[in-house]
Amino acid sequence: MPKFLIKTGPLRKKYSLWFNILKLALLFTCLAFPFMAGNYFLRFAIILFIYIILSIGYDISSGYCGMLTLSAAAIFGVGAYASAITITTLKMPFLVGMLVAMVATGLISLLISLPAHKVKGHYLAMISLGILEVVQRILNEWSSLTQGAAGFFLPKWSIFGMELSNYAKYYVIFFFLILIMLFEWGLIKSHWGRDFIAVKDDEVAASGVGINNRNFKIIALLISSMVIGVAGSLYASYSEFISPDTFGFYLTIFILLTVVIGGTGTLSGPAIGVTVVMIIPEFFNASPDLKQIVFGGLLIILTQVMPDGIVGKIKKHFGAIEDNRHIENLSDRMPISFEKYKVSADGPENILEVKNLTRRFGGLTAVGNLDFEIKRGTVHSLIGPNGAGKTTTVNMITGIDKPSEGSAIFIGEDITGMEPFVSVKRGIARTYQHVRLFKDLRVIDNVAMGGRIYYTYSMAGAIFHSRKKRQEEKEAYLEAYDCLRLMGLDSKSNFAPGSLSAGQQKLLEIARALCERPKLMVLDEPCAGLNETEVAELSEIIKKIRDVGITVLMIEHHMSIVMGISDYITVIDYGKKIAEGTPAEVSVDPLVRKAYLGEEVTAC
Ligand SMILES: Nc1ncnc2c1ncn2[C@@H]1O[C@H](COP(=O)(O)OP(=O)(O)OP(=O)(O)O)[C@@H](O)[C@H]1O
Repeated sequence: MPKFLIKTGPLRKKYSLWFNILKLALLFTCLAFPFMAGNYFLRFAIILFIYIILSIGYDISSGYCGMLTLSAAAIFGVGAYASAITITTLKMPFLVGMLVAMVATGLISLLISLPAHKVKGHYLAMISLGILEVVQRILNEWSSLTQGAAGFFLPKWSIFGMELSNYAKYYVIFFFLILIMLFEWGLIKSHWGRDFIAVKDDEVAASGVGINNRNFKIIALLISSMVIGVAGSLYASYSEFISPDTFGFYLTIFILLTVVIGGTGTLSGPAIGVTVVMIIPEFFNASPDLKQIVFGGLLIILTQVMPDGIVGKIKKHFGAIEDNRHIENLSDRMPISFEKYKVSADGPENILEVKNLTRRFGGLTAVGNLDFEIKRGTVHSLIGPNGAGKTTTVNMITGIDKPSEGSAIFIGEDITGMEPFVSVKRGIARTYQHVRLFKDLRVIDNVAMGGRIYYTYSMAGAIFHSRKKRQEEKEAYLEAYDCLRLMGLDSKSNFAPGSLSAGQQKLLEIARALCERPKLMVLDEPCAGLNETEVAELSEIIKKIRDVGITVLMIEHHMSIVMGISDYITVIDYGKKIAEGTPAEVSVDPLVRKAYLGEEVTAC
């Protein structure tokens, strides 16, 4: 079963209608809530809103961008204290306090992101845990600034000189919650959101479509921390008293649970997660021991039954309803041909020149002093036995690996050591020996990622849904849809890539590469895992790509396709070039026959 279901036209409208009614009902309930609830529940709702903001912030870096950190409570604390000190000690207004909180938490995020691009997974978690500990120490020990363990008292919360009633506090915090939700929605429903998910899913592929992973991790952590800073500032002003023990390990685990239970990397996950994690224990207030047991038990069951969280589970049934609007009712779209991706024939005869390329891994020379040229508009195959150094060679050309010596010149420019996210902008696209798709993005999103280098709208444009954003998003999705049509995959647009067959996944990678509008397309074993019919289809597609002027550099073991469609072949063995020429020339070369068939080379 596909992870995402196709919901087209009327069905989407029907679901959207119900979802909109639900959202409106929720909005009115929240607006009317203070008039229906007593003081206890009002306070409960206010804390719930603050924690939702906190959880949204945390989810941006951990859920969407995949950086598991355990310092959210510390960042929340820094936001709260920065705001409290600005308001109380410096006698500044609340909004200035919030601004200072955002700056302070932003700075902390930079501290975390310094190692974040080098370390991942549990190493990053450990580093962030260290930051949690350091912040705890500072809050406790720097008494002259934070009042230490005794806690910090704030004056009554006022905005523009007006002291806020409990009702007013509720509405102010609710206002900020809506603001943060709209901000998150705008960000996530843009290429920025998809970029974060791509970085989480596969950094190599993300770099291959033009994403600078390091910068995106820094940006994600910065945004995440600043949102948490807003929550911290609201918490301090609302509580009128803060102390270090609030911002400890327990709160970090609480936040982690809210996103896991709600659904990591989802828009409504944090809100649902916080609500569940806060409400369930309320039913057991009379019996604290039972409360802990039931709560713990429910957590175990929920994470087992719904590994993707509550929203993840719901999404499986409803699909990504609103994302279909650009590709609905496109069956009458004009027929498309590869001509759309035609590359100008202007420029030097050789699109790529590889000179003395060498890669050593310790004592092993995987590629040694390799020279070859690729003529513009040809299919050039790089073949050789297993372990000959083919992938290492294309990794050096596309920037995934850096050569020990030698250079690669692409259309007259030295691209040696150029990172993939830069070389893709020069016109080099590639596919991978083992497919690298973004598993948490739909098929069409994966292809649209190929065209991300052409987006020009800013982050502000994304958040405010500028006209430019809407226009570019629409064009990008139509473009992605066309690429899928060329691969015969348009009916799979709304599926999860993991639900496609091996052959379809290979084609999906090619569709993504085509969407980059490349001048050179590097295909690493495109036929691996394909049956004969699929190989024949793929060979037709590659010929069409070549016929519109896109140069193809192909690594392939499947000799029928190599001999059938290559214009030129370079053969390597043990990292050295042993032969080159047309398929006819190479197939009779004694060194090639020896490398492939073990035939002896007879001396002339
Ligand atoms: N990161 C690495 N560290 C150490 N050795 C490596 C590394 N990458 C590749 N090698 C070695 O370099 C040699 C060439 O590997 P490479 O993957 O380029 O070969 P290949 O021709 O693509 O093989 P195949 O057709 O099996 O994919 C192999 O001996 C491999 O073990």
